[in-house]
Amino acid sequence: MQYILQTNQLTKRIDEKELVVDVDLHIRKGEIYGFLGPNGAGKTTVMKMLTNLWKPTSGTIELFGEILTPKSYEVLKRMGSMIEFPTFYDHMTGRENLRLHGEYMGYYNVNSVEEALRILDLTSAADQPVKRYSLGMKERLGIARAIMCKPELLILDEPTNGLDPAGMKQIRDLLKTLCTEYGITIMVSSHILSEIESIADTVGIIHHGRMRKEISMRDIEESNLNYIEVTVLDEKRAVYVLSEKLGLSNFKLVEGGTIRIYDPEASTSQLSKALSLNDVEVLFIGRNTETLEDYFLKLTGEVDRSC
Ligand SMILES: Nc1ncnc2c1ncn2[C@@H]1O[C@H](COP(=O)(O)OP(=O)(O)OP(=O)(O)O)[C@@H](O)[C@H]1O
Repeated sequence: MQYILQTNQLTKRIDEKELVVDVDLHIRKGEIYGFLGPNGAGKTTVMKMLTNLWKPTSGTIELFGEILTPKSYEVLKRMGSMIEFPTFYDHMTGRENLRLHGEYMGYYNVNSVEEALRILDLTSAADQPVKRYSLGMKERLGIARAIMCKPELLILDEPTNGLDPAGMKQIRDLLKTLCTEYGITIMVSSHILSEIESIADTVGIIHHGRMRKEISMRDIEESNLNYIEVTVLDEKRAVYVLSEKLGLSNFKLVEGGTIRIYDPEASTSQLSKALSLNDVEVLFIGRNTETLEDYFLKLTGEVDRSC
């Protein structure tokens, strides 16, 4: 089994409205999968279907090698989730909330509650009523609740939403620990690029309900996103030299006489020499790499760097 979770043309319509259309996503065991998209893109809708809270209009979900149906109780036990902001009994303590949840779900034992509290760094606050918890503590309590069943896969919908930078970092560090030390595969959604960029192994970018791109961070770092940027006085002539004299096609005009060349074989010395020999004055030439931000922008036309 290559993927522990994958979807095939997953679609959700409510009345006439298309919330999510033909989404194919693929999550490998042991990775952190960042599910990235602007507000309203369809992240929560997909996650609700993955966790059986919503029934897809069409398409399939394969979880641990089995097609998910409303009766897939056994495979669903192997997954923990936190969809949207977690709610609790505010007058009860953190520990009591976890205990109650465990009892209700049928997997309560003292150790699982204490371990979840410890991992999420909530032991010292465990006897306080949840109404005294900060937003970040509530998010962490929500994750503690989701890992009590010792899941192999954890699905988290915007767990850093509304947190300050320190709270966000705490959650990011925690997700890395859950993945590397506890071997939990994690799917985490966010509309904030930097949240995903720093922890994910793979990103899926969704926009207007459609998956725009699924790509590993390694591929983003290593492959076709490296380019040579050249700024010239005579852009038209430069394009002529690149295409007609050098036979290049994989380049694009950016703005103000700047051209990006994506050919892995091209070198800055070869390009500047060829341009100069053909009377194109080069003002700047250098190598650069597109970041996930460039990528995200290109695919969605918007970017949120709010932290
Ligand atoms: N119950 C519903 N009925 C009709 N439309 C809905 C319903 N729930 C969500 N939507 C719409 O579906 C689209 C996708 O919403 P969704 O909550 O999945 O996006 P999201 O990417 O999670 O965004 P956000 O980060 O803002 O929660 C939005 O246009 C939203 O208004």
